[in-house]
Amino acid sequence: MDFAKYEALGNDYIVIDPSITGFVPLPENVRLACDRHHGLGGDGLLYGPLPAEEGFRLLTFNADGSECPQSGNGLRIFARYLRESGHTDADAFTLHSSAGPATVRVVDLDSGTVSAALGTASLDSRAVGAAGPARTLLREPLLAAGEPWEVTCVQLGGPHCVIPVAGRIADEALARTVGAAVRDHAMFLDRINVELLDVIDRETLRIEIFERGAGYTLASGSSACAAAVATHALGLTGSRVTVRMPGGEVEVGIGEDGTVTLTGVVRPVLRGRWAAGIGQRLAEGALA
Ligand SMILES: N[C@@H](CCC[C@H](N)C(=O)O)C(=O)O
Repeated sequence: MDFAKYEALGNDYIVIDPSITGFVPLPENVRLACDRHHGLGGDGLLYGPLPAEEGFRLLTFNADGSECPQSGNGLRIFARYLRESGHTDADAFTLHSSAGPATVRVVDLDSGTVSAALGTASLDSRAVGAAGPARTLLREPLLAAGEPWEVTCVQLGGPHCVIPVAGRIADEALARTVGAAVRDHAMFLDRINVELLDVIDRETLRIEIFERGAGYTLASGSSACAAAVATHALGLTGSRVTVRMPGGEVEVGIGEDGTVTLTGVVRPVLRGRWAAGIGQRLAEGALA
């Protein structure tokens, strides 16, 4: 086997396991693997397990080849892969990503329900990577795509910009237009993931997502968590919410210690081998 592919509500990831296959995780190789016409296709790529003092370590990449600190869906997908590939038989263990350690729990392998504790969130502009004076990014005015918005920004495994769109239809077209403008906005020094938000009630949110590094996606775990943190900070929701996304829904809980936990289903799609040519290309390239 050269690769495995999994999806979480349509947010799909390629899993490359260096213990069984050659692959040099260069940006151009990640882009080729994730290309939906010339490669396997995916919103991102998970590379691991890598050596760790305890638990397992992985690298997480977006489809454009950029490395991201942490993916909520990626962590849960990788946890299921590790169980199904025999790397572990534990129900709960630690995954180390660039954002730090996260405890994952295989709640029910048959249904594919896996949870991940993503750590604590910050609304501090310095944590989010927003230009300007240090401040809490709650209802921050932002002009993008020719319109004024009030955004709430969250750092949770990566930067997120949550935009309530009450009174408008938050659909794919709006997500692609506003998402691209906000993702690349000059205020955000390392780009940003964008969530258009509908608050259904105190226990239910709906979001449309435009990810940095992947564009429009059907689901995003960290985006769902960021939206839940933002609405909790705005006093619109409690500490447990259901987040509906085009690909399906997840549960998000915010603990008394601020730990944000994501729970939902992840599913295997396929395991396969690269054709000789592309396989050789992906295994080449000297890491800098
Ligand atoms: N889809 C992921 C988010 C991936 C990372 C994001 N694109 C970033 O660059 O921060 C998720 O499920 O969290």
